[in-house]
Amino acid sequence: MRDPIDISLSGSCPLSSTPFLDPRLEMALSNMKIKQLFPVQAAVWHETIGPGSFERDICINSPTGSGKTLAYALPIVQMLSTRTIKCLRALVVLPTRDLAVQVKEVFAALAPAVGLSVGLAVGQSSIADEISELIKKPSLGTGVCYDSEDSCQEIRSSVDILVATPGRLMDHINNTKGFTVEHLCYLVVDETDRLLREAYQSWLPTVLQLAYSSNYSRFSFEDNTSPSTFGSLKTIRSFGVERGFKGKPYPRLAKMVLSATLTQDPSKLAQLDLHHPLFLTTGKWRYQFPENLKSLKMVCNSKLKPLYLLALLETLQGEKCIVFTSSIVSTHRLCTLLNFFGDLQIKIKEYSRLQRQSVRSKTLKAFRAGEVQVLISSDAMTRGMDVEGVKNVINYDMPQYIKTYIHRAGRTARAGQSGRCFTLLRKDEVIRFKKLLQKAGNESCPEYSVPSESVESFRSMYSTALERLKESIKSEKKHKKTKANIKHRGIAKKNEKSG
Ligand SMILES: Nc1ncnc2c1ncn2[C@@H]1O[C@H](COP(=O)(O)OP(=O)(O)OP(=O)(O)O)[C@@H](O)[C@H]1O
Repeated sequence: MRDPIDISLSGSCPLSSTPFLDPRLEMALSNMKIKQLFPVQAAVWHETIGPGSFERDICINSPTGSGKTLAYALPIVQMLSTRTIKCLRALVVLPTRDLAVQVKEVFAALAPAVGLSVGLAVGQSSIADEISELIKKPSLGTGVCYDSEDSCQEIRSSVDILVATPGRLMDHINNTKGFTVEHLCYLVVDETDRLLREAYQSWLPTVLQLAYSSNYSRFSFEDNTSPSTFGSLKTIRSFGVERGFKGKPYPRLAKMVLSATLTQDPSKLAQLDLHHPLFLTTGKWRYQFPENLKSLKMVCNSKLKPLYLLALLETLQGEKCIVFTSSIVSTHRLCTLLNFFGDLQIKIKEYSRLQRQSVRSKTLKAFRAGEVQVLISSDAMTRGMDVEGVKNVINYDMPQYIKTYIHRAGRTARAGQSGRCFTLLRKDEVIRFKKLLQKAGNESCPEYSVPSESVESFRSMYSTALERLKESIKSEKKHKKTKANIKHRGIAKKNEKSG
């Protein structure tokens, strides 16, 4: 970790010059319109498939939108492409459902090209549907019945790679018959710093313990399955040739951990039990902005903030835009308020944890399709979400931490594209904001101003919109209270009956 590799020195690598790249995967990448590997992808390829041959676990700190997903998906799919027996060998864990769905799509675009399959465990479908997608019961001859209690009959994984959120992963580990992580060869913890902050039923120690506790033997990595020798399928791990492990069997579960703001705190990273971690990072700053991101500030009167926002949205002329607020309550209120202005020519929707997942997914789909131009969001959106064509990010409320700024701003200026991040500030926030950006080496944040006539033009509707917002909040509170009362009465009745 003390001797990091600078990713920016790697440069991009055309697919045709990528060493050892399986031609089937080259074709799949071309179908994804990918012509070259981005620097982080080339650097990870070099350390996994190339001369580095994945002898050390890999920690990646690389800016938002730099292509970290493909950086791990491509080598994992290539490394698993020689496997002949299906079982769960790669696990990718992400903090949110939407993010997991997005990552699964990347794997799904590559894996079938080499005969591998990918599963998703996020609670998107019912647990029964998810189980039938992940687990294959033995195919039996005519007249033979499957006995669910007979452990001799092999229940196998239907997937080679699983993308999961911690909660659903733990549900399967604890309750799904036949689901096992004991054959895992690769573990990816994406958005590591976020996942390490939240323990989620101790998913990490559980996965590590289960993966380490399988029967190890001294066989090579290449031929790592042998059902005939071991009856039920056992994974045989590589024995280590690494520093400190020469000649000794070493149960190596190869790990990749990554984030745009990866923690370097040894006590936090220790939870991952990394093996001689190799640190890949970009440039000299711990926090790095995407190359083509422009940061701008707008100083405004806090009472008129919604009007400044409307004027700014007007100047952006319907370009896709994400507006971040400080909480789910402000997200809801701001979105409701803006929609009371009417006649805006743009569609504005809310996207926050306050909503049900199905509503969120629908909104996201409409935003991706361009049917919604502006998303008002809480920080649920900040991490990892990749929506094509987002040209602008607006911090309606100033973020408190540089990490938050990085993840919010990083929804634009992705994959080398340009983008702008506007931050609306009160006068008393200007100095604090300057200091915040300096933490990522940013010394210049020019002021952006909107035409004052534009701000004024919304003023006449402002008081009516505020009145309507008040009414709306009141009726929502009333509705919530009624719902709670009904629920309470229902429970009381039930207790009465059972009593
Ligand atoms: N080699 C490539 N060529 C062209 N586009 C690419 C390439 N690699 C990735 N992309 C595109 O770049 C975008 C960003 O990729 P990705 O989501 O993996 O970034 P990230 O580094 O994980 O960002 P974040 O830190 O925000 O999660 C995606 O739209 C992806 O399709």
